[in-house]
Amino acid sequence: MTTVKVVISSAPSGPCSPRLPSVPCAQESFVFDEMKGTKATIEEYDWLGDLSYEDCKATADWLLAQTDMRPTVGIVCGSGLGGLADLLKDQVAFNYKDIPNFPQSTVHGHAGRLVFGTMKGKPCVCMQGRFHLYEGYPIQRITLPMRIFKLLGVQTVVITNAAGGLNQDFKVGDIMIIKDHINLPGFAGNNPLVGPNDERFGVRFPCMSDAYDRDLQQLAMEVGQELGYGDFLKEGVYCVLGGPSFETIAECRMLHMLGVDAVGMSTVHEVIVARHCGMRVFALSLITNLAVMDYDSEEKANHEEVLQTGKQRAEQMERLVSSVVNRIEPNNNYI
Ligand SMILES: O=P(O)(O)O[C@@H]1C[C@H](O)[C@@H](CO)O1
Ligand code: HPA
Repeated sequence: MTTVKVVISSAPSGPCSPRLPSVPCAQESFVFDEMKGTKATIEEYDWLGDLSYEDCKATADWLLAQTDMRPTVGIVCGSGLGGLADLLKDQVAFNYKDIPNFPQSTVHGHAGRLVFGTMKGKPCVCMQGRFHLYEGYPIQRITLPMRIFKLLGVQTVVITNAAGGLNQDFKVGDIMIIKDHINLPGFAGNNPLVGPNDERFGVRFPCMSDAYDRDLQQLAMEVGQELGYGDFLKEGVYCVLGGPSFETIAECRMLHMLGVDAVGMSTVHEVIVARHCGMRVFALSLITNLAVMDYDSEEKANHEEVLQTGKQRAEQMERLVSSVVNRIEPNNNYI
């Protein structure tokens, strides 16, 4: 386990490090490992956001030593959707601050607990709170939990988020099954797999045309119809932006022209890392607000509305997720 503190020299100017986005520009940035008492230049710094395969394994082994639960499904709760974790029976929960190598949740609506338990009899592990680029962590660190999931034995990841609707047919409260994504930060090289590749996790150039499991999408559609969610269950393309500022009107119009149905600040990086290490992915966006596309509109996106919509649709989201989980089979089929 390593604890890393970034120390900046007093000299200003020089280029910002693309790998440590929270660090202001400085000439002689270096990274100090408090546990080892060593220091490295940014160039020498481990591209995994300081975490090697062995570090990830140590975290997974630490967790496995605290519980008999062996999860095959991993769940990520989006903003205001933390109630999903409360569905788990026979819970064993850890605060992120107590888990070696884990970042801390800093966003309202993200509790910061890793909860093990069963959902409809299936062993699950649930992130009650996720990490976002805008919190200032290196992109490799915000996606670390996906690698921990893999090393815990998870085969299928169910990811949820809150998102702004761009599709003109969408309403607040719609649930969108994600069929594809656009990794806009990735266009500028901000991808969680940037850096040396460790083949023990996955290949150098992972395919993303099958990122979202089609069988699970179909299953969710079927389950949604059975639950009577036909009127508000949609499917579409999710685009991630860095946040934390919400989009301008011009940005929303551009994304709409690009074929984006919903915009948010998460999920895509987790999906890339989960697929890299061979887990199946199913993802849902709750449309918590409609993107503002019109200069005459008085609407303003805000986090309170996001959390409020999450509360209003929590029950349906929880029923949809638990019904899908109930029908996931370990052999990558479903019943
Ligand atoms: O964690 P998610 O993607 O659900 O959270 C969204 C994006 C921002 O973190 C926040 C904005 O209200 O909600
Ligand atoms: N934009 C970006 N992220 C979001 C939004 C939005 O409108 N709503 C919830 N998360």
